Amino acid sequence: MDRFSFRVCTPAMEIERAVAELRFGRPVILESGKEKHAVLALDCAAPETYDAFAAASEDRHALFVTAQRAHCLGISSSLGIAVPAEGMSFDAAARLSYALDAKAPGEWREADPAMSAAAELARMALLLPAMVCTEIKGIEDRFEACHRLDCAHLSDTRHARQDFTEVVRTRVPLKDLGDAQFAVFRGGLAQKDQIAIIVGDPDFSRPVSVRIHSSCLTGDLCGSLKCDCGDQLRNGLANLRAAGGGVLIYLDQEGRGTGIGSKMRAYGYQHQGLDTIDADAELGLEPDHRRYEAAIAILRLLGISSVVLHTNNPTKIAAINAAGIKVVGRMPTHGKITAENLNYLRTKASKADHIFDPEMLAATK
Ligand SMILES: Nc1nc2c(ncn2[C@@H]2O[C@H](COP(=O)(O)OP(=O)(O)OP(=O)(O)O)[C@@H](O)[C@H]2O)c(=O)[nH]1
Ligand SMILES: [Zn+2]
Repeated sequence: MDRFSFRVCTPAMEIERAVAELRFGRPVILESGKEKHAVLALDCAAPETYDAFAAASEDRHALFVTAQRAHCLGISSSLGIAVPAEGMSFDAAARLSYALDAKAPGEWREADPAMSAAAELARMALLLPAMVCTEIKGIEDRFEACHRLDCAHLSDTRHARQDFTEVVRTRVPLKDLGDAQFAVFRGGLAQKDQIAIIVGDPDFSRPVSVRIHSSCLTGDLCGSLKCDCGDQLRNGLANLRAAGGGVLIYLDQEGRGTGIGSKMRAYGYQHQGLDTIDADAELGLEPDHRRYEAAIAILRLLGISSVVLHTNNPTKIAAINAAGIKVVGRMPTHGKITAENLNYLRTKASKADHIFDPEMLAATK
């Protein structure tokens, strides 16, 4: 093989390039066999780009919204719906995609798989999954400069998602906890860095106390009272120390994997009375977009094969067990209940099956 050939571009690279294009507000061409669709993420598109896209499609473009958003509009669908967007302004498209007071469209059809693939790409880009789409047969030259992505790559991400390497491990002294080791792992689809904080000196050949924590900028960093994440992070580390040592994996998956922009939009709807899950649905999002391949890869790279998981979330337990890492026990991890986070906790218990101890359940009735 030519040592200096950089001709190979993996599916993960192709996906990440497409993700970057969407975030720059540019269309991407999704190819599936002979079918080719240009797709544009409304969340990042400037009104002028939307208008240019509509003109390039000769006003035959459609607006895709997910099944969750369609449900909020009173429409039941399995893959989401495509709404003919002839004559639809940018503002009208945005209203139909995200606004609380939007009315159901007069005309719509069940979406093609290519459109839900486009929404999947938007979610990877941490954008709201409302997409402007058009078939480009006969008008391909108008989208010549756009990045092309084979849809098959999107269903071929399993290997890339769990491909991580440890890049560095170093000592960090923590307030009230003493020294911890911060190990940085790089990889996954987006080649992002994920962190494992090793507290104390746990024996990895025995069941290890592990907390898998999802990033929450508002709670972890700023002490937001709207959730219990900050408390869970600090109590979680203290609990690991009390358990004789353990590992906290800090996953970069803000807003249950939806990103800080979507999370703040959802907060806006929560201020109008919606709970966390209904607010996300109005934005076209599922209740939880998190994935645990990174955590599983990190546990394996650390040589951990059985854990006591510090969590109240049954989905995390199921994900770790399904990957062949034994969950031999569970340790609850709570924060302080406040007037501001009470509804958030109630929703976790009633809609996401989070396990709370009886005392806490009584407090959240
Ligand atoms: N979409 C969305 N995400 C939120 C909201 N509030 C907090 N989050 C995110 O939720 C994640 C924490 O998830 P939780 O469901 O609170 O708890 P968990 O991690 O599943 O469960 P535990 O292991 O028991 O803590 C973090 O990524 C937060 O950024 C919200 O209102 N909307
Ligand atoms: Zn939080």
